[in-house]
Amino acid sequence: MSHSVVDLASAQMVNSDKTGAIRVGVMGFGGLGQAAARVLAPKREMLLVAAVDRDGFAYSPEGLDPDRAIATYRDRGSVGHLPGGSLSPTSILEAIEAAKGNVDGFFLALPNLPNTFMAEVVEQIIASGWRGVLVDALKRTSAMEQILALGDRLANAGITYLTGCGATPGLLTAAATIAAQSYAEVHSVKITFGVGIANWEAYRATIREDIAHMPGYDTERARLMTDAEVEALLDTTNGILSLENMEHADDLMLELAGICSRDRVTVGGVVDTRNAKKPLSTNVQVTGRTFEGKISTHTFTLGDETSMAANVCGPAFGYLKAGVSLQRRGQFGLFTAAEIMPQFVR
Ligand SMILES: NC(=O)c1ccc[n+]([C@@H]2O[C@H](COP(=O)([O-])OP(=O)(O)OC[C@H]3O[C@@H](n4cnc5c(N)ncnc54)[C@H](O)[C@@H]3O)[C@@H](O)[C@H]2O)c1
Repeated sequence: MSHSVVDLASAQMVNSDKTGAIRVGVMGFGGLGQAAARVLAPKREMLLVAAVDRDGFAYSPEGLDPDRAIATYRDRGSVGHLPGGSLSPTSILEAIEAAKGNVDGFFLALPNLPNTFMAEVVEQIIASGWRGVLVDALKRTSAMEQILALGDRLANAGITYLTGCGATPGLLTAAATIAAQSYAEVHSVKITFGVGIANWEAYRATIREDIAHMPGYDTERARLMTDAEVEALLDTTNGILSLENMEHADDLMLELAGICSRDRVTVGGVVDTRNAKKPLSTNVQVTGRTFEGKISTHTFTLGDETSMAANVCGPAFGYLKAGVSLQRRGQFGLFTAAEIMPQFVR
């Protein structure tokens, strides 16, 4: 039996000592980036050493204090004001330079507005010469297609990239992949999500990107909306966004994994921007035919108490850990969350 480098490293760790931990950075320090800092705080196997926002970045080899980073971002507008931080209009590029040899992997928690933004950032990272693991929580099929087109360049750059590693796509796509194993043929995958957040400003990009799926809207229109316009729109719906037939990369990921053609995958949901309680239980239903000719449906339902942040950041770091295992075995290039099993981060 072989042990991965990560397992050996963690076996040498003592409780609460993060020596040998995977050194992680978060790009984007909004709703998800801040939640990521809190998720990582009690982990022994991962240490948050870098955070990047629009106006600056912070790097600390000893690890960033989540409370201090969040308070600094809230009160002063950027983590660049932290000790070891730096303010810059090209924060991503500067953070990547500082990360060379110092950061093993980044969670990309950036807004994908415009719809080409993430792919442009990834191209910049490839050009920088940094090597390591990248994990995204991209949602749109057309956005993921741009990342897939970078696969060879990522491989040549020595980057291990895992795409679609949030909740959906991500956790639910992976669950659908496992559920499909009971069937000889998969007929449909139906993802329905419920999200409850107390106020939309905590997740500005998420909410703008959701609005972009509404009739009459697209990513460009949503990107250009002022906060007051978002607020006015939410006033007309009592804070609720009901979304159907969304362009979601779960379809592409399940097609690439050979599970079913993308037209058999549907994604929709309800987002309540004024109540932390989920308006409905997030679930994925996978219907298929068994080898005995029976038609059946497997359903995987998330607990209502789990927040969007828990269901995005948990998988993102589980996939980042899996990415580090791949990277240390010399496996570079692009993988989706439907083809790699996430590894639980202790
Ligand atoms: N797959 C999933 O299940 C899932 C679920 C929720 C959100 N998401 C995605 O996560 C992403 C982040 O969402 P959020 O609501 O946390 O965002 P947010 O608006 O709360 O935060 C965005 C952060 O990115 C930073 N940023 C913006 N432009 C930047 C730039 N040019 N350079 C550096 N930093 C920059 C901002 O300063 C901010 O800190 C969105 O794209 C959203 O769609 C995915």
